[in-house]
Amino acid sequence: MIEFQNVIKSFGGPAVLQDISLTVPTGELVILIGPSGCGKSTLLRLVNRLLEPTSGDIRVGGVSVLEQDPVALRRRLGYVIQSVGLFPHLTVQENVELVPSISGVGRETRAARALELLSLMGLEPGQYAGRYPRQLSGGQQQRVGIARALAADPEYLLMDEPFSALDPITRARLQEQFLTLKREIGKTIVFVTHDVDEAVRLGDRICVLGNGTVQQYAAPEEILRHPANDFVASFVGEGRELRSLSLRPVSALMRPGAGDGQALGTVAADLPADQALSRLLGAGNRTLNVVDSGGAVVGTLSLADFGAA
Ligand SMILES: Nc1ncnc2c1ncn2[C@@H]1O[C@H](COP(=O)(O)OP(=O)(O)OP(=O)(O)O)[C@@H](O)[C@H]1O
Repeated sequence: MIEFQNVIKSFGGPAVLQDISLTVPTGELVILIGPSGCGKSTLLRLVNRLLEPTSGDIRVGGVSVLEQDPVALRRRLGYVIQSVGLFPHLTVQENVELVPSISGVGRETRAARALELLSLMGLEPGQYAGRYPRQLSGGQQQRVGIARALAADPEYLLMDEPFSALDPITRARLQEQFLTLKREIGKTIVFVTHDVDEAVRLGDRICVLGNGTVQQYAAPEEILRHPANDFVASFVGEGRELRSLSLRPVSALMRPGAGDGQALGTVAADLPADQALSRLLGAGNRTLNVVDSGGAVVGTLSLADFGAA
């Protein structure tokens, strides 16, 4: 668990962060999002003591970071940033093994772990382990950066816009891999982004920061469906109804009951509702029969059902 308690941070002028209190529960991925310059990265850097708060406290695992040795603290906190910072003269595998080798992990153990992490990140070790960073694409370098952070087996991960330099397709693929990985490793993660879609896709909870304070801290669906104020509503933007549908299964909107003999086709009950909507749009006043995982029809879905969403 990471707790921010009445955190104020000023760089000399007006406070960038004003009285931030926030708890990141163990095992969850919390997104920090907000307009450029609102203090997201600052908040993250207060956790690993790259910055110190002007007042207030940050507690990691119940202990104030200010009472912890910064080096020992940083060993518990993996840190992934946008510019990956791989060492150019070390191979991919050597980069991933770097921290474990400094902390005295045996050669075989750390090599096995490095190769496992590379596979997990979708980088076939036989092909990539011996390459140098300059022989990788930007997206591959990012993945090595994440593998390197995980190799040290930190209890927590701090991620500052780790995917933002990537093209949309690579980015979506990495997000998918990261979600799978997250389920497997179960770490506590604080993740900075300014991309609402990324926040909704990855976050267990989203903290919207603005004007130095927490504007809303809630699950993605809650933020999209019930923005706490105008600031949050305008920040999550016009696409929020659609984004909200991407978080809801067809079964949440369907009309339960028998199927329609004239139906346009069938749709799985657990499919995200926005995908069903795209099939219904342009199909006139038609319906889809909703089927469960065994293929049995459990209801129907038409455009009218979205009106009530
Ligand atoms: N070391 C520093 N010295 C002085 N001012 C700083 C320092 N670091 C950050 N700031 C200022 O604090 C504010 C918040 O910066 P921060 O990088 O945390 O914002 P951010 O929300 O992460 O922005 P972005 O989305 O653009 O990366 C900015 O106005 C920035 O100029």
